[in-house]
Parts: sequence; structure tokens; C-alpha cells
Amino acid sequence: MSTTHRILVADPISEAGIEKLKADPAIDVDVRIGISPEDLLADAALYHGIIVRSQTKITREVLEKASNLKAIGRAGVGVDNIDVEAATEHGVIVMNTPAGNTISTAEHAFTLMMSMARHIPQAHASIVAGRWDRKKYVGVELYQKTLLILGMGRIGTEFARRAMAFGMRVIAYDPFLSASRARLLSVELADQIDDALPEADFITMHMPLTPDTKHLLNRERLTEKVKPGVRIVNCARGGLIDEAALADALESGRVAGAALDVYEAEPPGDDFALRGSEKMVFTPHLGASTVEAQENVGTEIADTVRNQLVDGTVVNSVNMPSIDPKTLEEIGAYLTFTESLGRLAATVAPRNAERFRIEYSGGLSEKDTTLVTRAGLKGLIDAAWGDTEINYLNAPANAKRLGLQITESKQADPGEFTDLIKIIVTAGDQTTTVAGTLFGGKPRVVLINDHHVEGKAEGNVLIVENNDQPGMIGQMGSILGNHGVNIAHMALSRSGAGEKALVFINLDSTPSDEVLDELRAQPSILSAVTAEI
Ligand SMILES: NC(=O)C1=CN([C@@H]2O[C@H](COP(=O)(O)OP(=O)(O)OC[C@H]3O[C@@H](n4cnc5c(N)ncnc54)[C@H](O)[C@@H]3O)[C@@H](O)[C@H]2O)C=CC1
Ligand SMILES: O=C(O)CCC(=O)C(=O)O
Repeated sequence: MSTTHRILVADPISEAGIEKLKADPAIDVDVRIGISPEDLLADAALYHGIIVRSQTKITREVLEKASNLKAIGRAGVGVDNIDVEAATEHGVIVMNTPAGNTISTAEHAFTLMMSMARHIPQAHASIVAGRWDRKKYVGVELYQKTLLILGMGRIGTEFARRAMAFGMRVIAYDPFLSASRARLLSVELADQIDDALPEADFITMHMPLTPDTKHLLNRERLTEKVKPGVRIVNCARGGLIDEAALADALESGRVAGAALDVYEAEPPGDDFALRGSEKMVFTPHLGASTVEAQENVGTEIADTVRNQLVDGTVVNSVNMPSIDPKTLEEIGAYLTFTESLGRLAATVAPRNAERFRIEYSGGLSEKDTTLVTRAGLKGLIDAAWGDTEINYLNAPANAKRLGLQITESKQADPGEFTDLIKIIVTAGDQTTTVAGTLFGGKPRVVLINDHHVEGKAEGNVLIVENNDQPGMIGQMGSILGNHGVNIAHMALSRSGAGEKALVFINLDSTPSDEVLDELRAQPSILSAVTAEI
């Protein structure tokens, strides 16, 4: 029976995007534009997917109520209206449409720069008011001026192309931009923002708002570092500029003008210091508001959220590595198996694990194993801490919360296996190792601490450590048989004759505590643990 996935469209997206969802039999779509925060909280549990632009806030509170939610789609770039950390903790994938509005936003920012350079909005208003102010609105050319681009990503790059066509010298400041990429784009790369600020006649900002970028243009930079007479454009995020400091810098004349599409508070409140300034150009967050950009992001986000819910595909996620159907097929077989290994490790390891190390050898060492590691972690945390809410997405965040350190290593040489996955769990000075592989596609446990076994990594398992002496297998078999527990498969291992031995038993049912107590009471049985892996 096919499942229907219910998607809420909470903000306006293109009709084409909504039509795509409506036409899909696997999707049940609710279009509730402008849904109130109260209604969103009340109905959050109804939805598997939610699509937003920037109006609807997906808060931690909403995520706590949204017990069926799997995916949030943002028709646009910035995800500041979504509590991504809370989404990750709740195992909800957040995806956006990074490229769909790049051109529109770059064109809008460029338009703001030109309007500011030539006082277009002020001159227009003066005509509307019945004046003919030809002397008042003398502008400046862009030609041969120096432009500083702060944030040379998609939009910054498109802005640079347009600026060069106008004959501007372009400097880029972006800590993540390599020298070779800067050369390729024909821009000068600034190592330090403060070295570039005194050179720029124009500055444009194209980076996300993060704790590092908040008030990047702060009071000191706006009043002491920028070139006197600079003009500034911000079409990225409001908090990048200290608006109060900008108002003072405009007042003093250090900054000649500024053009904003984004604000510290949206919409700006009554206390908005810049509102009355003649040197300002404003638009109400219109960067992505074109027919083309909205068509792009609306259809793209509809596909992205639909594909995630229906096929498990992850693209353009801000909190999860991308996974396409081909990779999913390549590593899919290892996911459940590695989760089983994680559960097994939790069963054999002492409580309060502090470190989780996963080693890949052989063919797997060449693949993207991010999700496989998360699968192992999920199995361990679920079995050791009883956290059934754990999933591939929130496993690393939960490991951090539990104080569990994670390391991953890879080596090409697989030893005697084609692929080998080893999980090593450490608690204090105790270390537990389990390893497994796929034999002809069948999951097998091949190592438990220093015991080499060949156990089936599935279902109910019983692991018994005992002194190697005659009659032990019969003893275990009788205890299990007396309690009606049937053995499906058994694998034996011993360090050497008369030393310690390990028996890995697959059972048809879960043995009771009574069975385990009876086994543990045998003088030659050193330990007996059971798990459903
Ligand atoms: N006004 C509007 O309607 C729109 C605004 N935006 C905003 O524009 C911004 C840029 O968008 P894209 O170019 O698509 O993003 P992007 O991710 O392609 O580029 C952002 C760039 O900022 C750089 N960066 C990060 N931290 C930095 C720092 N501390 N200093 C300097 N550079 C830093 C990154 O390395 C990256 O190259 C985003 O904040 C986005 O939310 C995007 C679309 C529409
Ligand atoms: O949805 C919108 O119009 C806002 C676009 C935006 O700011 C973004 O994509 O980051």
C-alpha cells in the first residue's frame, strides 16, 4: 500500500510549484498561506513536510509539536526563519534552493547601487512632489571606481561580473575564497577586511548572517576604516550592518549613502533610525521577488521536499549531507548492517561509552561513508541509551549531547575481507571492538573483541563467553531448550585450547532474564548478554 505524504505550504510560492505537488498522487498538499503561529502549533503534527519562504517561523516549539515532520523546504537561500539546530535534534531535514534566486538578487543589489549613485528614488519623489531639482541630485559614476564585495559566493560573483562590465575595479573579501578562484573571476582578493575598507568607493554585502558576520560593518569600521564618501549596499541580511552606527556615519558624512533591502528588524520598527535619511535607498526585502526567481525556487522546493519524502533523496540540505539515489544504492546495504553492529557494540561494551570510533577498510574506504557512520552511531545510542527518537540526522548532535566523541578512519587494505567495518567503543580504560562485513550480501559479525567469529548480524543474538572445556555447548543448549528457546545458528570462537571461548548464537526468540541468570550462574560461563540487532 502506498503512503501519502502531507505537505503544508505556509508561505506564497509559485503556482507552478503548488500544481506539481497537487498533481502527485503520493502527496496531499495543504496551502495555508499566512497560517498564524497558533494554528501552526496546533496543526504541526499533521504534516510530513512544510514549505516556507521567510515569513513563517519554524521555531523549536513548532518542531516539538511536529511529531510526523521529516522535511522543511525553504523556497530561497537564507534559513534564518527556521530553528535549524532544533530541526536537527528532531531529525528533520532542512533544505533550501540555493541557486534559484541568485540572478534576481544580484540584479536587485546592482540596481540599488545604481539608484543610490544617481539618487533615483529621491529625484523621482521630487518630481512627484512638483519640484525640478536638477542641482540637488548630482550623482557619481561607477566607471573606474573601486568596489569591495563582502562575501564572494553565488550572488557576490554575479555582482562582480556586472560591476566589471561597468569598468569597476573589484576587490573581494571572503575567507573561503581561494586565490586561484579569485584569479579565475578576475577579482583582487583581500586577506583582511580592514585592509580593503579604506580603498572602496562602493561596498556590497553578500554573506549569511552568523555570529561571525553580525555587525561586520560595525561602528569602528563605519566611522574610522571606510573610505570617506563610501556608498554601501546590503541585499543579504539585516544584522550585517550596525544600523545605529550607519545612521551616525551618514550624519557625519563619512558614509555618503547606503541602500538596504534587508533590516535588523523586518519590517523596521518606529525606532528605525535610518528612515528619515535623504542619503538612503530602501526596498522591502525584494531581492528575490521576480517572476523568474519565484518560479525557480517554487518548483525546485516542491521537487526537493517531494523527493525527500517519497524517495529518501537529500539535496541542498543545510543540516544533512546530500544523498542521491545512486549513492543510496551503493551504501544502502551497509546502513542497516552498520546500525546492527552499533547495537551489538552497545550490548558488549560497558555502559557510559565515551568514545565511538569507526574504521572502514577495503572498497568502502573509497565511498562517502558519512551516513554509514551515522547508522552505527544510531544503533549504539538507541541500544545503549534507549533513545528511540534517534535517526541518521540527529545522531551526531545527540552523541555530542551525551559527551560521546566520534572518530572515523579509512584504509584501503581490507585484510582478508573485501570490505570491513570495525566499531571501537571506549569507556574509561575499557575498549570493546566489533567488526563485520557482507559475505555475498549477507551481514556477518566477524570479530568481537579478540574473538574471530562468523555470526549472522540479525535478529536475536546471545553472546556467551566461557572457559573452553568439554560440555559447554551442551550446557547452553540444555538451558535454552528447557526454556523453549530455539537456536537458529551458532558460531564458535576460542583464543586457544583450554583458554577463553566465545559463542555467538542466533535465536528464534528473545531469551528471558531467567534464562540469562541461569546461564550466568554456571561456574564456567564468564558472561552472557543478549540483544536484538
Ligand atoms: N535580499 C534577498 O531577497 C536575498 C538575500 N539573500 C541572502 O544573500 C546572501 C548570499 O547568498 P548567496 O550568494 O546565495 O550565498 P553563498 O553561500 O553562495 O555565498 C555566501 C558567501 O559568503 C561567504 N562568507 C561566509 N562568511 C563570511 C565572512 N565572515 N566574511 C566574508 N564572507 C563570508 C561564504 O564563503 C560564501 O562565499 C545570503 O545571506 C542570503 O540569505 C539571498 C537571496 C535573496
Ligand atoms: O523569499 C524571499 O523573497 C526572501 C529571499 C531571501 O532572502 C533568501 O533567499 O535568502
